[in-house]
Amino acid sequence: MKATSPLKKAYGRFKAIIFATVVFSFFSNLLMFVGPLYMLQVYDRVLASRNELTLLMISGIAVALLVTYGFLEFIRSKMLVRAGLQFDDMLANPAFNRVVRKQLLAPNSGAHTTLQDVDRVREFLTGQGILSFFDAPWVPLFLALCFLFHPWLGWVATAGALIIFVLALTNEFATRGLLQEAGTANMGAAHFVNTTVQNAEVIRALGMEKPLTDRWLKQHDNVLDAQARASGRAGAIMASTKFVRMSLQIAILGTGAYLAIQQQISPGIMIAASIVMGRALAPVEQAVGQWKQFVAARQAHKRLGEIFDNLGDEEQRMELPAPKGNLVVQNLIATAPGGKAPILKGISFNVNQGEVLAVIGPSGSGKSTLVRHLVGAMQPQSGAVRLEGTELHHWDSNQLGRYLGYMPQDVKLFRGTVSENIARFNENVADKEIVAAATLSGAHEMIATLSDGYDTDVGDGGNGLSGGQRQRVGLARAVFREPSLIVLDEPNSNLDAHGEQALANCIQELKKRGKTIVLVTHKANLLALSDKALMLVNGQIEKFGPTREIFAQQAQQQAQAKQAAEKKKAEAAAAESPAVVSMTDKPRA
Ligand SMILES: Nc1ncnc2c1ncn2[C@@H]1O[C@H](COP(=O)(O)OP(=O)(O)OP(=O)(O)O)[C@@H](O)[C@H]1O
Repeated sequence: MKATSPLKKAYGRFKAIIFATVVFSFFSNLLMFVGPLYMLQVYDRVLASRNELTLLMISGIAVALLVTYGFLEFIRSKMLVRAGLQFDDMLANPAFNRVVRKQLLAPNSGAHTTLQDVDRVREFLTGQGILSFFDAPWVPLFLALCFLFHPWLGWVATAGALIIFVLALTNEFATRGLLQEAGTANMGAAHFVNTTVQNAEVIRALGMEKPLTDRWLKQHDNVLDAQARASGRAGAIMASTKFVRMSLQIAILGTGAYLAIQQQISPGIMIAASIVMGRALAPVEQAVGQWKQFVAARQAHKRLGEIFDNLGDEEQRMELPAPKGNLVVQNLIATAPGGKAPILKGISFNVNQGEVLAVIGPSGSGKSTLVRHLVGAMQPQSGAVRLEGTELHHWDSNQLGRYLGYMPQDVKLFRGTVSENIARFNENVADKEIVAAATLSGAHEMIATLSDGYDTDVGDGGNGLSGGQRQRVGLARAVFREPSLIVLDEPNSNLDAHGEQALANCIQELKKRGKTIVLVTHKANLLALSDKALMLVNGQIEKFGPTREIFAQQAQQQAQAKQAAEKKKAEAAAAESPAVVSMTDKPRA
């Protein structure tokens, strides 16, 4: 049986509150009759009899009922606010989880907008928009009252409600497509800006502002164009609605006055009918006014439905015993997210606990793709990556994270302090654990030189630190609580000699402590620390085995190749020399 998605559960919880709100709406709508009824009594009873006591009494009753009305309205909106908080509470966690997973599966799809979609739906469900929809079912009641006053008044009010409703529908059909187009274009443009400004340095240094602005403006113009067309149509319809609304007031008062002249109704009924019709039209008008928000919320709801349907809840996994660090990769085939051509084409190897594996190979051969699979950041298209015999995606991802250390090629830190980053933002971490990780990675002294030491704010993405400093904090984060498997992708690319030495010491120390290490590197001093080496070429294993053997083999092959080249050169020279001799020996004519 398919599990109910968190979105459906959240809507389900909302249903009970909606039901309660509908009940409240019933009473508060009933109390809306107070105004017209009071008016009726004043006109027809008090003014006719000139009885001040009656006026006082009915005024007292009206005020009491209006206080009740205000109270009910207050409770109704409070309930919706509470429902909104609950809705958010139920969805915030799962939505964040979907953002991370969608980002891994489709990095360019603007996954972060999912959280905005949750806000959009919540705001609609708990705002004025939904209230006007709750009030809509009471429209017939107000119309019925108009009919009770006089059938003609009933017909005028009904015709008015219908015209306004038809205008709302026209608005919907005229603007739906355009608003959708504008919404999609807006998301694309916002995503473009977000990703582009992150490279502000390059934009300024390479003078790319103009071409990039032009590109953004094109997308922005599409948004404005669609919005302007939608607003143009909606504006015309809104203007018609206002005209109809005012004309209806005249129509109902005019009809009432005529009926009063004919003595079919009292002047009190004429005024009361005008108020009642106003009440009947209000929710319809409000719904028209809320249409844009409704459409936006509906689109957000659709997108949320898709993401929650496509990415179900992650299965609750059993807590497994801590892995020792034995890694097995079996026939791993991998493609880029959304891509078809394989980047890794059937990779198999194993690394045992306490071993250091060096991954080498030319640029673009698939080294980073391989190590991303080793830490579960990418899922194999086929084949398996097993830690302690269990496939990575069978581990609970939070549990697995505790046993993995990973340092990507381009280290990004998270906004927070150095110590928070090292502690992976876990709370209740003892200071000594953070210092231990920094000491193990050799970053402790470097951190002490920062303006606020461990409390230094690293800035967005760690931009407040230099590339080398970022890399060293990244290494401390990777070795925090000494995971069983540590994967380092070009860990020395930004390091100075001191940093490189610290890295080499760290690797040696981790190895001593029985940790498994996979590192992508070409540096001879790090290669010398490895037990095994794996050479990737074009997504396939060219060589795999003990590092010494691989390099001995390589040295032998290079020596053979050199010998062969020298031999070829000598042969070529020998072949050329008789010709030279024969030319020089050629007798002059
Ligand atoms: N997200 C992606 N979308 C499409 N192709 C990708 C993606 N990531 C990697 N590739 C492709 O996969 C291949 C391997 O990339 P990868 O980054 O794994 O190589 P690498 O060996 O680590 O290179 P380098 O040494 O330059 O870091 C490259 O051809 C690259 O273009």
